[in-house]
Amino acid sequence: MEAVIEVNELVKEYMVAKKESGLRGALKSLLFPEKTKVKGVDGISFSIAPGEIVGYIGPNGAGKSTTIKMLTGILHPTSGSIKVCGISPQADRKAVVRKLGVVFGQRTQLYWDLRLGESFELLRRIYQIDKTTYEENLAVLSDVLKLNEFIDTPVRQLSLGQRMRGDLAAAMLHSPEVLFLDEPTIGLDADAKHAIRDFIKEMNRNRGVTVILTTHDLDDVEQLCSRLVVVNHGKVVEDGPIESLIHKLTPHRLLVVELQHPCDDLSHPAAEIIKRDGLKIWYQFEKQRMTAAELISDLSQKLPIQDLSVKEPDIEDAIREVYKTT
Ligand SMILES: Nc1ncnc2c1ncn2[C@@H]1O[C@H](COP(=O)(O)OP(=O)(O)OP(=O)(O)O)[C@@H](O)[C@H]1O
Repeated sequence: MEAVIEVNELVKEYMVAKKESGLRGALKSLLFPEKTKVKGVDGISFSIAPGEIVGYIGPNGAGKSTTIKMLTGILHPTSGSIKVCGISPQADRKAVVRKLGVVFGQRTQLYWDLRLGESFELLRRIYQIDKTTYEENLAVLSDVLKLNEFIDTPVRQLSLGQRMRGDLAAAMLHSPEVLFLDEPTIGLDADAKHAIRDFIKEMNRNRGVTVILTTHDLDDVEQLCSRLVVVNHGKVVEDGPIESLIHKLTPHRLLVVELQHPCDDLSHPAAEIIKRDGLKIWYQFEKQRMTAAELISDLSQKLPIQDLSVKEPDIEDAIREVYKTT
């Protein structure tokens, strides 16, 4: 199947002012500014198939926004190539914009002084969406996102959750094939997050929309994404299905044991005690080396066990590992 998004050896260099320390240095930088190159994105390649929901994640400053800005044609790459639905955003930004819906959680594309419905109407004219498509889409979006409750409210009076629902609808009015979502649930309460995630799933399932999601919210990742592309220092450091990344990145499991009374010798040759809290002990062991059943059997022969539980590594553990090692 042909990729919806194809990124090859993408590089983006920024020129930044070199800062020197001390008063003399500050004065020198002011009078004779020197510039230096910083690579925001440093040779990124990936390919996304139609209908995928991909989490594009990484720590602060990893290069996520820079990538998204190049994919949407806002920024020009220093080198490398991008194809979105077969079109280069650099060569024909207008054509690419018609294929894309973009939502930046921290900003809005709605108009503060207009009512939500008027904002949509204005966007219809700007994007030249034909009236039938617009009306059909608005009816579906209003239904799924429950916009009718606040469609006549001025945008500046909307709650953050309502504003985000409005922004998602705005991004979908022109029936885009691809949706870029940058922190779509940031600052929202649990109910609003739930509504946004349901909407994303629905658009993906029923309309086949391909979604690229940038987020620091690992619940978003877990509930929405089947695949993760992890970036750090401008490079892709992991790319694959979530389950296999967890498996690959977290070779450990945890056994939490609660004792009936204190004991002197808690050790086990193949498990490390990583935490103790009163009668509770956390043993970390390698999945490859032994099973939880073997460890439990060994420990129960020498310790008076009251209770126990096994903790499987989750996406949070996997992400922590990858950020730690790159
Ligand atoms: N306009 C700019 N001028 C100079 N450097 C920039 C500019 N924009 C980004 N950078 C640098 O490029 C790198 C990547 O930044 P980018 O904003 O893409 O990261 P990010 O992964 O989106 O981070 P965050 O999660 O904090 O939004 C950082 O080192 C950043 O300081």
